[in-house]
Amino acid sequence: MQVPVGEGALVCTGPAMALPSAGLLPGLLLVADAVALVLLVPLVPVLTPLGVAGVWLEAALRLPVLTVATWLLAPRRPPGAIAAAFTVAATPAAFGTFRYLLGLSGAGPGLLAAASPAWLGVTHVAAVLALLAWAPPPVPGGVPETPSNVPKAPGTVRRVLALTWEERNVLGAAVLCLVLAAIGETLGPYVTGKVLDAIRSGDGLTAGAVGMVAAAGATSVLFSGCRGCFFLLLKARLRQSLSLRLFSHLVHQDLDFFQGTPAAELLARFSTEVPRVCSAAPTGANQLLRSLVMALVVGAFMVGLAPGLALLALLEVPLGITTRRIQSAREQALQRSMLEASARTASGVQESVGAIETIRIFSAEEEEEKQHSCNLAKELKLKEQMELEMAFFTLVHRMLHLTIRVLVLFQSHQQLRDATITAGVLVTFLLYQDTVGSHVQVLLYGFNEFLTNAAAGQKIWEYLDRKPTRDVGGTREPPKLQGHVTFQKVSFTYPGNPERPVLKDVTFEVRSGEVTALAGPNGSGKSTAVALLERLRDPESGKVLLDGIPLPEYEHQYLHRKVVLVEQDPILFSGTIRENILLGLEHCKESELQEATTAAGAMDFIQGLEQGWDTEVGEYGGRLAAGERRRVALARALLRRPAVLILDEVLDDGDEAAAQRWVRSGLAQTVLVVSHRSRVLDAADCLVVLEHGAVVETGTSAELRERCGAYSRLLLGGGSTEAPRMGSEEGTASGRE
Ligand SMILES: Nc1ncnc2c1ncn2[C@@H]1O[C@H](COP(=O)(O)OP(=O)(O)OP(=O)(O)O)[C@@H](O)[C@H]1O
Repeated sequence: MQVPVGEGALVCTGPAMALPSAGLLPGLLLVADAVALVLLVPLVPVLTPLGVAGVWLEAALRLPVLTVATWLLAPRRPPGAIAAAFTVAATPAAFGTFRYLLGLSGAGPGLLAAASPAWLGVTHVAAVLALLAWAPPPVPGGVPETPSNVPKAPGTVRRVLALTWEERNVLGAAVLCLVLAAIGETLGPYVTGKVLDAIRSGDGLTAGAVGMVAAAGATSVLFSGCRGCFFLLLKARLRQSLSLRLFSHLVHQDLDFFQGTPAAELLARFSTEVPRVCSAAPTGANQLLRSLVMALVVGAFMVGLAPGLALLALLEVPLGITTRRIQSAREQALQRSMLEASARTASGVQESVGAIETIRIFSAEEEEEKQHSCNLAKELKLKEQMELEMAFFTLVHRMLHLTIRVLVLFQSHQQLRDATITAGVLVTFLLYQDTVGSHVQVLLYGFNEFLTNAAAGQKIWEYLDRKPTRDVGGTREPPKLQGHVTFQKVSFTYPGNPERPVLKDVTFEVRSGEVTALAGPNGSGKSTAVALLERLRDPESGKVLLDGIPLPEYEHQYLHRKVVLVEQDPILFSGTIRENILLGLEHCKESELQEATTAAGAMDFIQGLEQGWDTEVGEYGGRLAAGERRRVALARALLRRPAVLILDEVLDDGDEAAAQRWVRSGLAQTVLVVSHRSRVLDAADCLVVLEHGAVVETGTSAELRERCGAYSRLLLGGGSTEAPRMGSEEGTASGRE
């Protein structure tokens, strides 16, 4: 069940079911821990002399008891139960170790089993706080949830890494260059120092020494450049591969997917999200690897110089990771909201531009402006929130750094007084602390950026996980087809409106060598029947047969070559008229092209154009009139000599004899005409009349007129409870003839 939260956001109530068990967990762990500690009391004399090892041994002994306790919550055990048990067990041991390494005395227990019961409470509160900080907090305003019919995409990071791994050759080359450049960079100061030492010892500036400095510099410069090149190449290749994969996957989706997903939203996935996802791993690897190596090496030096101080200074790392993790979770959620909001804005703009004529006609400019400004305001609000949170977390990080620095200075002051370190060691240590600090910052920022970029791909993976429901595995490709179509008890309901069946037990035939017309009032299901015959959709029950064979058994491309649909407002591709008619049949004979074009009635207007066959039709054929576009589309269809030609509101008055001519001349074997024009309907060999998604009459025009039933009512434009038919006057006139 889903309940709406805010605008457009849906939150599943499912996870709420986990809340009682999540709430029980802390109490259960507390009781289990108390029991474990009572059991451990006899071991206190054995564990105490072991010091830190004893503390960890105690933790190891408590852990199984805590873990077993979490099983009591099965089958509704919360996902983080084991992590919680581990955190509770390890907290006092980690604290004890830290205290020991810093040489602090007095505060806190050694063994928890030997301490006062209050320490048990402190331990559990600390563990709960740590777990709460680690859990990703919710985003105010809500991230739009993925609709329930779209599969969720788990493991965005794993999938980004898997995608990157496919380009492992380029990645390997980039990483190799990165390592070589880092070696060159590290060796530079080292060999410079050696040269200085050589000069000071009186050996002078030898060619070998200069050569070493130059070689280190050249290695660094050369491989830094190559590293950049390879990472850029990696990004470009990933982008190409992911775009192609996404596109190939999308074009095979069901029509309902496209009807439910605005084009601009899909465009945003390609233009914004694909580049972000593809830059995640290359940029991450480029930044992170170098900083990781440097942080580890310098960190090791710090530990070698002053272990106690190093431990205190390096405390910044886990604390930084924790705050960064919280920041990252919020940033990712906000980022997703931001991407959704941008896609919505883009979709709104596209819709407005596409429907500009309608907007003008209804003078709806102001409403559109308001809607756009509302979308922009939502985006701006999210952006402001992102910036505010960024500023807040930057402040937290700086405060953390400052606090640790003050603690280190305080502690070093003690150690200086105790003479455990010298002033020189302290200076070196502080310099190292700055270096390691900057690399840790790069690591944290870089990792955060990597996660955010990887998370931007969530929708992409969701689309890639989406499987089309249509079966396109047919293999039949008979050399010849009669073009005999049978609808056998076909029922169909649109998934978007499951309450309302559009076709109900529809049975009729379209015989080979004939022109059959599908008639009926608006909304009676004619175009839906055509969509089933064209296999744009599949029936819910019943079968559509072509020459006695169910459509899914035909090979997908073969079927679409043999069953060709021309719609009332066909879409042409950018290019010339010739290219549009040929479309994939570039090697056909000129005579065939001329014949199809003449038969479609397109020859006259093409010859009248200044550029003739080479006239550019513009985007979607927008430079041609609607009637001209139809004729070009008709010529394109006839050139293919289809077994079944479907004409959905294509024939004008005066064209009614054309379909018969095409059948007789063999340009099409069977023609199915959908029309509201009485002259076109009357010219058909056979008529099938639909009403409310059911076949109510079949026969010739003369038979149906004589029957004075649904067909006659249709021609008169009355008698139907459905929407009135357009052009009824014309039908009436014709009926009177
Ligand atoms: N994608 C869709 N999702 C949900 N319902 C749809 C969809 N397309 C069409 N319908 C509904 O199916 C019914 C039949 O539509 P269809 O387009 O097949 O009728 P038609 O007879 O071709 O109408 P017209 O003569 O106006 O073209 C209509 O009530 C329509 O609202």
